[in-house]
Amino acid sequence: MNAQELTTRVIPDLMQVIEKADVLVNALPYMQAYRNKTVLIKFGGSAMDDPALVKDLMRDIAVLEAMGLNPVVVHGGGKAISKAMAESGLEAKFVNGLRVTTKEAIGIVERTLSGTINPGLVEMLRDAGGKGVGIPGTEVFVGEKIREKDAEGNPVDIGEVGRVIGTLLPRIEEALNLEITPVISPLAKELGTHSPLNINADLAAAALARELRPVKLIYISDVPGILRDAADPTSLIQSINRKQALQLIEDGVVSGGMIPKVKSAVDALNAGVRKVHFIDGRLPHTLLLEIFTTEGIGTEIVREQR
Ligand SMILES: Nc1ncnc2c1ncn2[C@@H]1O[C@H](COP(=O)(O)OP(=O)(O)O)[C@@H](O)[C@H]1O
Ligand SMILES: CC(=O)N[C@@H](CCC(=O)OP(=O)(O)O)C(=O)O
Repeated sequence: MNAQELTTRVIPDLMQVIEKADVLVNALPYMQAYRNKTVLIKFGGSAMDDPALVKDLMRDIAVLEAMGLNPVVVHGGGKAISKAMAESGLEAKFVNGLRVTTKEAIGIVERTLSGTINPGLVEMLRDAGGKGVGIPGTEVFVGEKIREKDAEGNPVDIGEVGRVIGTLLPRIEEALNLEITPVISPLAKELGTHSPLNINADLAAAALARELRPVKLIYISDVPGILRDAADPTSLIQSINRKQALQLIEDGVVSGGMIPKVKSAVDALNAGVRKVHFIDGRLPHTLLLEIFTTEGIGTEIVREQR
């Protein structure tokens, strides 16, 4: 009896077990390439609807840790903020994709992001056997207020909303040295006043990418990737370069919440990050498929195309 017959006749389930081992072997080149490397993950609020999927995603981050990668998470929570505001009788308003954040609203924003979502994600990571530490963005990012203009070019006051002008790395570096995954909320401390500012999470992730220079910056959202037609999930764009990505904004193909992501991606690539990916948080094991398979999934934006 040869080995094949032995496995199929004597121990029929063994073939399936062997296939599982193959999966690990196929992942070997990626484990070797990414060992001790930083992977920056931006986890969008739009992908946080299903608690079971969020839990799975945090478990996959625990897998990355166990394989020797250094994940860093910046999370969003736009949907949860809008809900919390509505519960307090406040209407959610956006100007150019940024939430108008009054003095009354910034408290809700901070409580939702740093007080609820952030510790919730850290707890799920720890429950999965991972090691996570929550770091409020106010301890990482220094910001200044953004002055926005309306469609006619008139200045509009969007309140306590900022852009990142400085990044403090010590708490993140300390966590990474201890092989603990930093989980960071998108807020900043305003230069001078030290008041909290609301930062779009895509922009916060890009600001951190400029400093950390991860091997990959991965945006997890609720779409398969960048689509040629936002209403058609089969129109996925697999790979584009920086110029093509910006052209998609010019052409109106990329709109709404995808605009800050694509702009941030290009910023991060300009700063030296090699690849930025857009993947679907609704897909089980989305992160592992992206990092450990040759095909990857979703859309990648690269500096130059091969
Ligand atoms: N070309 C495009 N491809 C994919 N999604 C797009 C595109 N243009 C606009 N979008 C929108 O961008 C949204 C993702 O942005 P957003 O809702 O801000 O997510 P997140 O909470 O993950 O930051 C998608 O749900 C989709 O409606
Ligand atoms: C200024 C601004 O718009 N801040 C965002 C911060 C959260 C965020 O960006 O969450 P997502 O990644 O889920 O969109 C907001 O208040 O919604």
